[in-house]
Amino acid sequence: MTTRNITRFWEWGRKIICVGRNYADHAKELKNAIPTEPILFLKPPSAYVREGSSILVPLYSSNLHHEVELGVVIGKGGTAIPQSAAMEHVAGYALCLDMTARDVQDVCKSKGLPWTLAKAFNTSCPVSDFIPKERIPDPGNVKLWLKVNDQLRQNGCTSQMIFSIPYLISYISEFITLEEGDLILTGTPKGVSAVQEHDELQAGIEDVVTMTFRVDRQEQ
Ligand SMILES: CC(=O)CC(=O)C(=O)O
Ligand SMILES: [Mg+2]
Repeated sequence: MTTRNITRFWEWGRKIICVGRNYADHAKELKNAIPTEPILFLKPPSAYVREGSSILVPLYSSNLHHEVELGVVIGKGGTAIPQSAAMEHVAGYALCLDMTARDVQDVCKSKGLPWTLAKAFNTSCPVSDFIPKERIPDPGNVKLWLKVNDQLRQNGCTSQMIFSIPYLISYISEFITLEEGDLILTGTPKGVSAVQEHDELQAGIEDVVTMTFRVDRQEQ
């Protein structure tokens, strides 16, 4: 596959690897410790949702949160990629939401169970159009924002990330081989909050992309 047809990466059925607590201000707002190494979890490709379709609140959750994040789209696979070569493996970026059933996550955390049902349900990964690498020359200094019904809730910058994109690519690829079309969600800044059925979420990367999603409840 070439980078010419990577633009619809969400159709490839590749892995979505998510980084948790990569912003100290978000770790603090949820009263979590600041990590000393990346915290990883996965979403399946069935989590993808594109503009024009709704984010669905799972039937088992009454506290669905938004988390706006910069996504990194892998263009060249690899294992144990050194940090110095990491950016050569990037095809581009996407604006992403890591939708999280916070009530379910809290229960999982208290019982020491995996976060799968909190993080990996259908429509838990809304994504923007593919953003070619050239449009974001410095991914370590990108402003992200999110509004719910026109009210600003999240406003952060990737310069606040604890672990940089090259570090994350190198770290992840030590354990999980990266493949062309994989997506890495790099964590969320502070300001996460609950969304309700009929809410409208707007998010953006300053000067690069915006996207809009409506929230609906999953049908019984
Ligand atoms: C506490 C979390 O849900 C971690 C996470 O996903 C993040 O972006 O931080
Ligand atoms: Mg997240």
